[in-house]
Amino acid sequence: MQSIIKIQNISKQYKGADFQSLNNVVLNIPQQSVFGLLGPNGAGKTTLISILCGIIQPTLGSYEINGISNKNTSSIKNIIGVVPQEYALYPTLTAYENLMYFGSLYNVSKADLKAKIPEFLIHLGLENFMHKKIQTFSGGMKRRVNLIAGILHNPKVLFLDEPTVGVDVQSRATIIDYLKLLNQQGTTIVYTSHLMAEAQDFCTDIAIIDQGSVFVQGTPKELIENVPNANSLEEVFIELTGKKLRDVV
Ligand SMILES: Nc1ncnc2c1ncn2[C@@H]1O[C@H](COP(=O)(O)OP(=O)(O)OP(=O)(O)O)[C@@H](O)[C@H]1O
Repeated sequence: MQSIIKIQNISKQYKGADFQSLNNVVLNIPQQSVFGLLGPNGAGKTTLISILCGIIQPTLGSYEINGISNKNTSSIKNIIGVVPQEYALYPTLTAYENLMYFGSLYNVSKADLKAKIPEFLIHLGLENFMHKKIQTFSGGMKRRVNLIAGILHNPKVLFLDEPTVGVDVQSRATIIDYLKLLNQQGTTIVYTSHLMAEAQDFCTDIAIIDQGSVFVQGTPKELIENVPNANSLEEVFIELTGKKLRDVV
């Protein structure tokens, strides 16, 4: 399968830090994959996604997305969608008003947005809440609106940083089912999660990273087969990253 994202020797050391958050990362992300970027707290997942989205710059290395070099950030931004870990929504605006605003940032026409927003809300079970203020929404409802905000411009590649964290089982299933549908329709999905069972079921490809380095990459099946006595991705993960806690202050 052709790679849609090619990451070449990316390293990142934040200003003032005495260590590298990413250390010579090389990864190829296949076209139309659901790619899981997994690792313990502080592994470097958000840092890598932030670099690929053009939010921060790598210290060393380069990447391309759909053949576009990272030197051309504005062209890359047109073909990617980003769903950040933190909600990026305005609490006093309604779901519809928020989505009209975010869609306009991506230069989607008003007419398009008026037609598309109700469809997205139906897919994500929010059609009855279109004109309600975000501040009245539950965590799961906010996560679903946050997801729609990242896909209004029909991106070729969608980056999601822990899209199902802190939501109930029903919201999680709705989000994952919708992401699977987007993937079937051609969108490449790159996502981070700490939920190994979810990643095992959802991802076609996985990279496990720790302390800024990629440990392994492969399909969930390959990763499980390559670790003796492992029966699940969770067991592979523990075998490769250990049981040590990653608390830092
Ligand atoms: N702005 C920053 N300045 C300095 N160090 C940072 C900054 N952001 C992240 N780091 C450090 O870089 C390392 C990687 O952090 P990152 O947030 O990318 O990890 P992560 O895998 O996304 O973790 P989590 O699962 O907790 O979200 C950590 O040691 C973190 O403390």
